[in-house]
Amino acid sequence: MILEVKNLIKRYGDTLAVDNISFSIKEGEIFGLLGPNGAGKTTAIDTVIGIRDADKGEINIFGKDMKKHASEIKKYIGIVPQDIAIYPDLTAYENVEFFGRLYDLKGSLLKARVEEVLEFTGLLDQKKQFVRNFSGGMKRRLNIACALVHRPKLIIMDEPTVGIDPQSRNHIIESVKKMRNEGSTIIYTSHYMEEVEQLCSYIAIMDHGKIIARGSKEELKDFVTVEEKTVITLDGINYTLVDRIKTMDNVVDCSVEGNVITVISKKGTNNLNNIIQCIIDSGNQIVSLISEKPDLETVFLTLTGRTLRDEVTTA
Ligand SMILES: Nc1ncnc2c1ncn2[C@@H]1O[C@H](COP(=O)(O)OP(=O)(O)OP(=O)(O)O)[C@@H](O)[C@H]1O
Repeated sequence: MILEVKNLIKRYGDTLAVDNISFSIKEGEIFGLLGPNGAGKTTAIDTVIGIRDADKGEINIFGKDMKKHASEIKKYIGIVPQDIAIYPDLTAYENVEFFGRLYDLKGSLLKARVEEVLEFTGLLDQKKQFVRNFSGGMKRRLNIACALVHRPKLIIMDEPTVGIDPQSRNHIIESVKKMRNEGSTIIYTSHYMEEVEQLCSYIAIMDHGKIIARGSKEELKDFVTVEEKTVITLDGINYTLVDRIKTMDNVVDCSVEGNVITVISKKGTNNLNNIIQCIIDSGNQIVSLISEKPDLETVFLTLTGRTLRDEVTTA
């Protein structure tokens, strides 16, 4: 294991931000910490890497006790903080160079590494530009470059795509995929379930300071009891058809709005063919059909009765 956390607790006054969590991360794993705003993800990460002191718990990184060997362990960790930590009055190159020097890189090795990470984050052409003129997305990418310059063994990315343009977001997602394919070990926190679903090999879902579920995305989807949602637009609604669908085997719910029927089927039943056959038999024409499998959003909803997104928009 690259990292092992046992019974971690962190309070801010009366707020129990991290409530007795345990988790471990294997080498080469992209470990996703998914949860709504305020779930405790940043506090968990900050406590693990020693930015904040834990109230209780054991943290071992690279097989060593973090409390006793913090400065040695930190040399091999790359942190991409949620709040961008770069210098606006330096150029992109100078920023990365600065962080490289903090890790004792010098001379031609430093120069090569700076160029390498600027290239990796798509900023090599802008290396001489002052960061104050950068877009939010470019600043986030530079933040990543600074965290990677010393080739860390463990990379921690805290909400690296918050508040940026789609192009930079895609760039970051593709960079993480590239790192994954090269065997990097990454902790990736996010409240965007699509990102976590796409990138992470193992996922822990946090809510109110606790890890409420964990596993691969396939394992997490086992929590969901409803499998398929099929949304069908017809040329006209025939209520006999609706009644027929409602009484079909494995149909959990069937609702109608205008000419659109939404059918929810039980998990693992692959009901799509039966639904289509029922519509054809009734003489209706299908105008369009969308069939969705459950995602991590559905898992969160099943576990908490709330959506990740609602939490985000009301935060
Ligand atoms: N410095 C602080 N002082 C007091 N309370 C804090 C502090 N930082 C966070 N909290 C509280 O601790 C809880 C967990 O917050 P945290 O930022 O760790 O969550 P998060 O999942 O990372 O959310 P976000 O994505 O919004 O950062 C929240 O209730 C938050 O209000």
